[in-house]
Amino acid sequence: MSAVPTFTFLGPEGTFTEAALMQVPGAAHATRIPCTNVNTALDRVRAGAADAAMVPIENSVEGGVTATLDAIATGTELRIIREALVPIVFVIVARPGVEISDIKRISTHGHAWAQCRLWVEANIPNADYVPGSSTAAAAMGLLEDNAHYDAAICAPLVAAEQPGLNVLASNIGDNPDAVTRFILVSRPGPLPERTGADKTTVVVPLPEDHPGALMGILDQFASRGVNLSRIESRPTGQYLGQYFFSIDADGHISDARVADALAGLHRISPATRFLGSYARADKQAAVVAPHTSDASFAAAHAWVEAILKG
Ligand SMILES: O=C(O)C(=O)Cc1ccccc1
Repeated sequence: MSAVPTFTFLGPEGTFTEAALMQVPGAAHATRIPCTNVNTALDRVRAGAADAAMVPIENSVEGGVTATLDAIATGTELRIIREALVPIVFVIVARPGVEISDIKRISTHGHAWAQCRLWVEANIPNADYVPGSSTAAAAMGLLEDNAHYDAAICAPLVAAEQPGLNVLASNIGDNPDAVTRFILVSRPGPLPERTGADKTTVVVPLPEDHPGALMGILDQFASRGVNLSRIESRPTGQYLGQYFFSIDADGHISDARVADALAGLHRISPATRFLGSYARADKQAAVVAPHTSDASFAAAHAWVEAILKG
């Protein structure tokens, strides 16, 4: 990465993604380029116009962010080099003078809308949803002369910094403990070092006409004592019934058990894509059974070598 790195992120300023980016050491002094969607943020990295992109990947209420899962699974290869967790708190804002009872149309990011369902149903049951490219974009759109919605759901910080916006209700998320996970994505390069509390992300296309392929994929992890923290299936978009799995596994590819599991995946599904090994944001070390430790793998390989040498 250059002396003053350039980061793209799902913007504009005030998104939860920007809050995630600000957790990266040096981000405050870096060049930060807001993008209106995840694909643009990633494509700028692919094109060499930015060093890395911060994008949302998963939240504790709604699950995977499909735009991100799909964008990193295809196209020129990228690597996840870091993750960040952001607690998510929502407010609903409107122009001064607008009351909750006046609201007919609400804009926000799709994941924010999905996380405020109960509050909206209880308080503005007939409101229509206007999709927004991000929570902050929806809030800022209210300040435009021809805004075609009456309220936006966004982060408290956006509202606090905009005198033209009134907070009508706070903490409107259905789950007070909601957390979103973001990833920092760069072009392939040296891997982040193993910390002992790491995560590895892979994309595994499900081989066709191969009965038990999913079982075979899962067995690569299970038989080597590698715990999974996320597994999602996504359609490849090519034809009905063709899927890939996006998987997060505990551990680093330099852990023997993880390397061995990935090699097994490659045998079952040669188009398996390695998306990175990086430190876990929660610093929780993996639990490693004695028979899946590096030492145990080394001893087993040495035993086979000795037999082959005769
Ligand atoms: O729109 C934003 O602010 C984002 O960063 C995307 C998002 C939306 C809702 C929850 C978490 C992230």
